[in-house]
Amino acid sequence: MREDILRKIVAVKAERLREEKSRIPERHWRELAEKKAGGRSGNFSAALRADPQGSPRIIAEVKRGSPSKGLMRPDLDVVKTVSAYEAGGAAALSVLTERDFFHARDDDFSTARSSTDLPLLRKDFMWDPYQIYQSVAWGADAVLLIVRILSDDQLKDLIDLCRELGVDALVETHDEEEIERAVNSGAYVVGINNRDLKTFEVSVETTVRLAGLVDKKRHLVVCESGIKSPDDIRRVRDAGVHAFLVGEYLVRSGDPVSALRALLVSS
Ligand SMILES: O=P(O)(O)OC[C@@H](O)[C@@H](O)c1c[nH]c2ccccc12
Repeated sequence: MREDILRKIVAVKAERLREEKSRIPERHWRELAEKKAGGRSGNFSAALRADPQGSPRIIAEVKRGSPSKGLMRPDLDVVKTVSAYEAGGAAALSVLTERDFFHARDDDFSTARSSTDLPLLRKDFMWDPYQIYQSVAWGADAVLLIVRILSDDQLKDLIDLCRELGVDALVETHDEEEIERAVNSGAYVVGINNRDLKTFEVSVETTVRLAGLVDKKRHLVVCESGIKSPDDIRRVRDAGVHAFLVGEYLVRSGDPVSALRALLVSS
């Protein structure tokens, strides 16, 4: 049995969080978040709602590396990447903020925020309201909530908090049971991660298989991970998903503007 990387990431993150909390109290972020609350309300989900005849909606990810691939782009320039994604036609952006396994730098999110007005997803491992307040204070339009690392009560409380603060939650699932838990906890935007965070195996068939379980009139569905070609998009589009989250393929391509455009004309 391979080691459960997710558990390891959460343990390291918990230590980081303890340290952060001792430096900056939750009150600091809460007050900032409450001032901003609602300012960017619904931007992210609105950007994912395509007209049925339109091109696919793509959330382009700023990703320096990952636990499975290591540091992919030590030279990644956030300002240039964001502007390429914008020029290529991304509907929204995702910025990884996890440092120890995904190699994010402390200022990646703020750099991205000051370089674009596109909706921004903060992509991290989150379970504590502290992290949600902080994300809103940073100017996030959406936060990632990974069902696998949350109890039902945590999930529900975090989704409610997001709603109160006017920030979208992308609620990430990987199997049937997690989809049910996401929907029952009040998720509106449901992500289906093609990558099994336990084993790193990736297959877009995961989305094809699971998207049918979500009522697309009541929820938005995002296909996440492992998209490497226009064919992948075509294959999954037929399953009725609203948007695609793409990282590695774009950051590794020498020309993210063209790579993104190629995905957008794929349907
Ligand atoms: O680089 P990819 O295979 O295109 O995947 C992007 C994104 O889906 C992936 O980074 C991701 C999906 N869910 C996550 C949760 C935590 C960290 C990262 C992720």
